[in-house]
Amino acid sequence: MSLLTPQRPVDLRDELPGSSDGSGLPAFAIELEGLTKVYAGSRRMLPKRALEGVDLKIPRGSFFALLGPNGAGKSTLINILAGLVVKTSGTAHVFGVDIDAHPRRARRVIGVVPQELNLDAFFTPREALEMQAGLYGIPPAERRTDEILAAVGLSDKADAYARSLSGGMRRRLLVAKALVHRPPVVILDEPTAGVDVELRRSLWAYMQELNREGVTVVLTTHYLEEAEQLCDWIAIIDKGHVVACDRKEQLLRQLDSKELTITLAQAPAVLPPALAAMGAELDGLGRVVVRYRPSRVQVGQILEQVRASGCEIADLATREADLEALFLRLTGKRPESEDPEA
Ligand SMILES: Nc1ncnc2c1ncn2[C@@H]1O[C@H](COP(=O)(O)OP(=O)(O)OP(=O)(O)O)[C@@H](O)[C@H]1O
Repeated sequence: MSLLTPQRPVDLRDELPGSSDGSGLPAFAIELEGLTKVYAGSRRMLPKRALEGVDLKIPRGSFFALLGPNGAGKSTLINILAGLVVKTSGTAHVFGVDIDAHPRRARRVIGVVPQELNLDAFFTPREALEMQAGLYGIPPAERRTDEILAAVGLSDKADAYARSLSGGMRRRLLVAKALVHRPPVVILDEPTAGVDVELRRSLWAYMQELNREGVTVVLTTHYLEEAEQLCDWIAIIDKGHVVACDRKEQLLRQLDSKELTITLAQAPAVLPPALAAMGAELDGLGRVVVRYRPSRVQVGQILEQVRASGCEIADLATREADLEALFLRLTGKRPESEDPEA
C-alpha cells in the first residue's frame, strides 16, 4: 500500500461552545452521562440491557481504546454516537454537541468506521466517496476524493466496483468514507479484525498522523497489544458498565504487579524450598519466576533471598504487568471470549 498522508481536521472553533484551555475547543471529544440502552425484547427474546448508566469522558486529542469482552456494549455505544441506535436514556455530547439537541451537527463532528463491511457493491470507491461528500453537503470544489483515495492506498482501484475489492480494500474504503468530511473525532469499531499485518500497520500509521494533527481517535479492538502500543487512554467496559477509564500508564500502575525472571547459574531440577516459600515458580526453561507488587517489595529484597538460599544468579529480567493482565483482572475474561449473558 502507498504511504499514507494525513489530511487536516475540520476547524470547528467558530461553531462550538467555549473550552477551558482558551482554544475555543471542548475539553472532551466525547462526554457521556448515564448512557443507557435497553434493546426491546420480542416473543423469543428478553429485553437486553446493553448499556447501564455509562459515564465516560474521552479527552480531546487522545488516542483512546474502548475495550471489553464480546457483547460488553462497545458497538452499541458507538452506534448511538453515530446516530444508528437510539439510546434509552442519558446524555451524549460529541465535540461539545448534544446528540439530541443537534443530531445533524453531532454527525458532522464524528466519522465512524463500522464493524460491518456494509458497502454498496455497485459503486466504485470514487462514487462512494463522492456520494458521501454529497450527503455531508460538501460542494464539489471542496471535495478531496483523490487525496483521500491516495491516503488509504486505493487510487488504483478508484474506478473498480466495490464488489471486486478484497476485504482489506473494503475496510480501507470504509475508513476513507468516514474521513470525507474531515471530522475532528474518528471512531473505529474493530477496524483490524481479520485484516493483514501490512494494512494494520499502515492504517495505524495514518491514524497516528491524524492524531498528531489534533484528531481524537477512538477504537475498539480485540488485539490488546495493539491498544497498548497505540493508545494513551484506555477504558474497559464490561456488561454495559465502564469498569476502568484512565491514562494507560496510570491504569497499568494501579495493577501493581511485576514479574522477575531469574536465570540461575545452575538450572535447578526442583525449586529450592526457600524460593517456593516466596511464591516463586520454575518456568519451562528452568528459570525462577517471581511475581511481586512493586509498591510493597523491592527487587533487591527478592534477590537477597535468592542468594541467601544458596543460588547463584546468572541473569535476570523484569516485566511490567500488561493490558491483558488488567483486562483479565477486571472482567475475568480474555478479550476475545464471549460474554455468557450476551
Ligand atoms: N439489535 C439488537 N437487539 C437486541 N440485542 C442486541 C442488539 N444489538 C446488540 N444486542 C445485545 O446487546 C449486548 C451488547 O452488544 P454489543 O454489540 O454492543 O457488544 P460489543 O461489546 O460491541 O460486542 P462485540 O465485541 O462482539 O462486537 C449484547 O448482549 C448483544 O447481544
